[in-house]
Amino acid sequence: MAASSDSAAETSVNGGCNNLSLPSIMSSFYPITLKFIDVCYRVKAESESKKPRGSSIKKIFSGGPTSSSDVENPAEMIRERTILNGITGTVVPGQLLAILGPSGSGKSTLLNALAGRLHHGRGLTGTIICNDQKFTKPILERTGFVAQDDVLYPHLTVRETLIFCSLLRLPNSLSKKEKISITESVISELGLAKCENTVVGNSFLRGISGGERKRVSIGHEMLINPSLLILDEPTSGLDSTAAFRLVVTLAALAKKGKTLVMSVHQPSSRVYQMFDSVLVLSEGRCIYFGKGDEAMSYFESIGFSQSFAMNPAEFMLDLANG
Ligand SMILES: Nc1ncnc2c1ncn2[C@@H]1O[C@H](COP(=O)(O)OP(=O)(O)OP(=O)(O)O)[C@@H](O)[C@H]1O
Repeated sequence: MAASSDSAAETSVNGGCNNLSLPSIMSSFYPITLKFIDVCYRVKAESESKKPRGSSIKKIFSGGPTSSSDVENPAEMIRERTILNGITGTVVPGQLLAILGPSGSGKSTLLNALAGRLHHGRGLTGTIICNDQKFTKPILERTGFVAQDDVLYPHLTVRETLIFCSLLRLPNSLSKKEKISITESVISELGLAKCENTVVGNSFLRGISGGERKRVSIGHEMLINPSLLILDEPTSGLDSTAAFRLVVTLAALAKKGKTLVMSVHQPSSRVYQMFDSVLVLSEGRCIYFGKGDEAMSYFESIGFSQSFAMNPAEFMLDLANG
């Protein structure tokens, strides 16, 4: 699918900076619909009861076999572990999909699969398509992935960090001035203007807040003007107000025509109501996929009703935990 231009989207991507005339990479509009059908991910795991022989210290602690005769069939030593089991869903431009689930339920694995970071033939099965086709180079170039653990240089300011990234990541066809103007629009769009000259910092060097740090990580990806933005737990480690503000920013990005998928561990109820759709994972299986505001009535219809009014996310996490 060829990139098409859309004047409404062009205006919005400017983030209100109408005085900036941005180069085409920031103004082109390339909507992406992501569909995933029956996605499974299996990894090979060594059987605890059939570990191979050897004199390793592990064997002493695990009480494993002591001689070669203990393992009769080496093939039996390998068993499969299913991390994701038959996950199906879709997310369209303008929507924010939240993947909810307890720790270890498979959220990060699913996000990696959806971002094209896991490959068929290496444990991944099922179909993942963007605009009805498999991941193509233009789609991958339009896909941003914000990992849970960000690596930022502590001594650079926010502005320096993003300019440095834009100089490295944006195509050589853009001039330095154009790259800086893109960086400035991203700083403005993500509400980083007030801290743009503050150093990022780390545990030894006082710098920007946790919420601002997450925004800088998102800014790294926003520089490429992604149509599909996938974020692994962007609110982790933030207080409820900072988490809410960040999700408001993400929802605003979605409303501008981007397709957003994020994982979240335990959202507050006001964060939850920002999600257009939710997918709840429990031990690698999907127990709900649909509109966020219809989840409670669905669970009620199958006999799981709450005894008192509570945060829907909390209720579903209790169910997902069994
Ligand atoms: N390549 C792998 N090999 C073995 N086990 C794996 C692999 N990838 C993931 N797992 C396991 O799959 C399960 C799901 O992991 P995943 O990181 O997707 O969970 P999560 O829901 O994102 O957890 P958290 O909220 O704690 O980050 C975990 O038990 C993890 O140890």
